[in-house]
Amino acid sequence: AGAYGHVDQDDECKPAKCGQGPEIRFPFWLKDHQPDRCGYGPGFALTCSPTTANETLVDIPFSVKGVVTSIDYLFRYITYEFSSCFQHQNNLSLIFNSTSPFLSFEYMLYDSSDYVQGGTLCDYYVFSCPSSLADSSDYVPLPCLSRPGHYLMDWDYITPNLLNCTKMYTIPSVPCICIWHLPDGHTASWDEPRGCRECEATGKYCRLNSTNSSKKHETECYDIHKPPTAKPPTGETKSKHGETKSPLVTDLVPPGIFLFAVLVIATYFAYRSSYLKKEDQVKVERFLENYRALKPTRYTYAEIKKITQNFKDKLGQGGYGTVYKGELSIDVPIAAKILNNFTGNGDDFINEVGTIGTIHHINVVRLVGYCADGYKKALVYEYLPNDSLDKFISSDHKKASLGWEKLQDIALGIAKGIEYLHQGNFGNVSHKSDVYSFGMLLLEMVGGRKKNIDVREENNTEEVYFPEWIYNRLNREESNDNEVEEGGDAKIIKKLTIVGLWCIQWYPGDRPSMKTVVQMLEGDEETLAMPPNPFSTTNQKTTRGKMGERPFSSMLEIISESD
Ligand SMILES: Nc1ncnc2c1ncn2[C@@H]1O[C@H](COP(=O)(O)OP(=O)(O)OP(=O)(O)O)[C@@H](O)[C@H]1O
Repeated sequence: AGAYGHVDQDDECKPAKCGQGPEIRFPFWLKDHQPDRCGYGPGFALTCSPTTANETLVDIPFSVKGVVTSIDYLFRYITYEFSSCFQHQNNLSLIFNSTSPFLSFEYMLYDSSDYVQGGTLCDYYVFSCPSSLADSSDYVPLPCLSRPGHYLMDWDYITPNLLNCTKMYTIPSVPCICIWHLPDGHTASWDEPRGCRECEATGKYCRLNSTNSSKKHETECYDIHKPPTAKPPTGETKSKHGETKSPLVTDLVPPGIFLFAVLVIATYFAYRSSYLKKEDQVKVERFLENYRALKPTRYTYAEIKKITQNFKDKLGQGGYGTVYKGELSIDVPIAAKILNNFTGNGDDFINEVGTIGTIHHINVVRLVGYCADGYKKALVYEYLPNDSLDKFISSDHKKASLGWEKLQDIALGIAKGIEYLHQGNFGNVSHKSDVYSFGMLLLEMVGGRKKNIDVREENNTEEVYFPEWIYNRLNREESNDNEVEEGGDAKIIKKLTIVGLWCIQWYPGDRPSMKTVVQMLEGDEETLAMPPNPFSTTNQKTTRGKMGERPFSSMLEIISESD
């Protein structure tokens, strides 16, 4: 009672609070005010501060108390601050011994999932560092735990700067997500016991199954408005002789019993309709949760680890970082790009979050979130399931499986996406370099990843630069590729090649705008003029003179030199 709210028999595990603190519900429980079946064992026990009952406290071994600042039931982590210092400063490994409540969460995680196969054990290191490092966001000092200059690091915090530090201790094989240190407190995560997610998804609560002592770690769903043992009426009653009677046979039933039966039936239908309403509500809540997840959200690094299941599923490697698959919730898969620590000064990150984060375009991947947690940065994108175009371009077999019509559609989609970005002038967009890159992409689509082509048999030259070779070939009005089929495909290939060659013109001013590129790709290949030699730095004026200021069909716009 008091600060914790009324607790009666049926509502014994009802969510509780200490003052304005975070909601306390399964797997956490309020020790001294709730039976232990309300939580998932002693490791999850919380208490309200004894004097004011305003603070939510968690027991940390060897510390006096941790003050809980938040509990995130969706991403399943708890953050807390220390109210006083650890007592055993010289034996750090004791933090991780088996009596730790947080480690007991993690044992559960390890029992019930395959994370352990994913190799999620980390070594933690404690370093003594020069005090000049103290201000660096790269290092997370251990509050209360260390003497000045002692830092706790996990394996991926090790940076060249640490060469100035002396290693004090190694705490081996700690589950990576077991304890996570953030500048503003400590975070521990847990994995829910099996079955609890389903309870919450249907608007119910979760608790330990107290009726089966052999399965004491099993959970059950319950509804605080309805004791789990109550059964809906069947619509029929039995007389003491055993024959079945309809409740409508009122003349044979005493009026009190009839009234009671009517009440039970009415209650049942009222309950059923409120239950169905609740289910609808849960559906709406889930939709809103997913919808919220589709707006760029800031995540902590611990959340990114959780979302990607500790970086279990690598999708690929790019110039700026490594990309992992993850899930925001059951229905929302994402791709998280963990940015390299040492590339860039932050401008690219700001540009990406500030621009792509506000963009909704069918041809531009959506940014659903980002992480800037100290120097750890990540970008969270919607997951694109159809594999990278790169893989299709580099394999003739895969390319053939797509077909040239599809490749043309893809090229047009990309061009429209870039054109959209150019028109809105989102952030720092380098128009002419983008056009050049797009042109190279088109030529790669035509010729595969090969930059050079072996043309020994043709003219005794060992290798020539592919774009140059294809330009010369096109210029001689030859067919552009031996493997190319006649007909529609040949036309598409010729179109992609001509547009590509226009885009890679030596002088940026000679390159078309993306708007023009889109028009060219949408138009007929026969209306396209042959581009000047992209590799000549001397033909700029002559070409322009020869072709006038309209390099393409008369329908297309003029590109000004200053563009
Ligand atoms: N949203 C996504 N959905 C699915 N897979 C993705 C997604 N984003 C990236 N990937 C995968 O990760 C790989 C690396 O992507 P990333 O964007 O980092 O590199 P990139 O395309 O080479 O470009 P850059 O490093 O220049 O930005 C891609 O090739 C792709 O396989």
